[in-house]
Amino acid sequence: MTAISLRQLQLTNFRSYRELTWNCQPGLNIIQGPNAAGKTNLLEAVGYLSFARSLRQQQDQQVVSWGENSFQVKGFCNTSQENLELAIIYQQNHKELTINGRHHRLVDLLGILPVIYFGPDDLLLLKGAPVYRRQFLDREISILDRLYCHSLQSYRRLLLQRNRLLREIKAGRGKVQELEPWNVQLVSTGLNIIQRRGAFLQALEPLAAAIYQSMDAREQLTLSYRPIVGDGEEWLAKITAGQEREIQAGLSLWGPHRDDFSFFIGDHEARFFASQGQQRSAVLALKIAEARIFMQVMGKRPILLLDDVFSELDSKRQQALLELLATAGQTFLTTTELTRLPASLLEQATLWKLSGERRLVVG
Ligand SMILES: Nc1ncnc2c1ncn2[C@@H]1O[C@H](COP(=O)(O)OP(=O)(O)OP(=O)(O)O)[C@@H](O)[C@H]1O
Repeated sequence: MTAISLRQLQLTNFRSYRELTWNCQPGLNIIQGPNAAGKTNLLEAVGYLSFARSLRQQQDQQVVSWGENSFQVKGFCNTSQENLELAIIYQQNHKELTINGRHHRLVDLLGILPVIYFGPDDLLLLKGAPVYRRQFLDREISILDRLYCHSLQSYRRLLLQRNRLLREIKAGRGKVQELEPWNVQLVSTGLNIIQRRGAFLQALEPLAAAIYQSMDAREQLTLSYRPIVGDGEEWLAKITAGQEREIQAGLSLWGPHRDDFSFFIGDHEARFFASQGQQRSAVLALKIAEARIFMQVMGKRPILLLDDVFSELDSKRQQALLELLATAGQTFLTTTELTRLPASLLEQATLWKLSGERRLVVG
């Protein structure tokens, strides 16, 4: 299995960092600093080198240091075979990727530096609006499968164009018959997305269930995918029967852009019935399972970003995470206090202190 690690991170006008050059270590990097020192900002910067976007679901413009109008994140990475220089440059509402100094499309970044982020908002994956779960599926499957990412881009384009046409028809500037070719294309591209999401969740479920069981042996975790349309026939039937509703709404009402999946613990949907602890365990199990899938499918150890998560976990959940860390690749872990971490972690880590001046020094 290959491991890729980030050896140097360079930031310019990224959040609280006007300029930073940080030579991080291949194994476990623990970053300790007080609240608001810039710990999460640092993990977010590593996330940009993986997804070319914010881990915190924020706009690029919000990431630019206040008073500036551009940012740059550069990472020097190595695997056993090669050295890579990845750079994301954002200026004038435009984002560019360079790999070893050459321009690439942003999608070319996917899968190069796979990252899994564990953060304080992870519970939103279970409790939040469906959009969080769709974003999770889309991001993770895109990393594993470039074709999925292309289907997703085509689907979004089709959706925009079809919605525009629906509004034109409503305004009397378009004809109902013009919908026909869009319907056919939307359904065929959308079915591909539904099928891929189903397969991903099916692969994830047994892994997540086994990890959950190690934390809460009493009950079984299952994931239930509920595509809003089962197959092409059903989808086309809904479009035909609901044509007037779609025209009035000016929106496409059926398709994977409205999908969702749920977590079940035993027979009950976790969002409504599980305890806070069970919900945390379920999300943690899902994320650890995701790391395992990356390793199985890509043969690559993902980089783990752990944003102040240990202090929230009881010993069984800490244990599950420690087991992952033992087999994972490079890890970046933030904490306000080292005393909040299991002692076994500290022994193998490089400790970094983040001071109020946003300088990182070996601690
Ligand atoms: N676009 C920006 N430009 C400049 N500074 C920013 C920007 N966005 C956020 N900040 C600053 O970054 C600071 C540190 O944020 P960060 O979330 O990294 O802290 P943290 O060390 O993770 O804190 P905590 O331990 O409380 O989670 C914030 O207090 C905010 O002042």
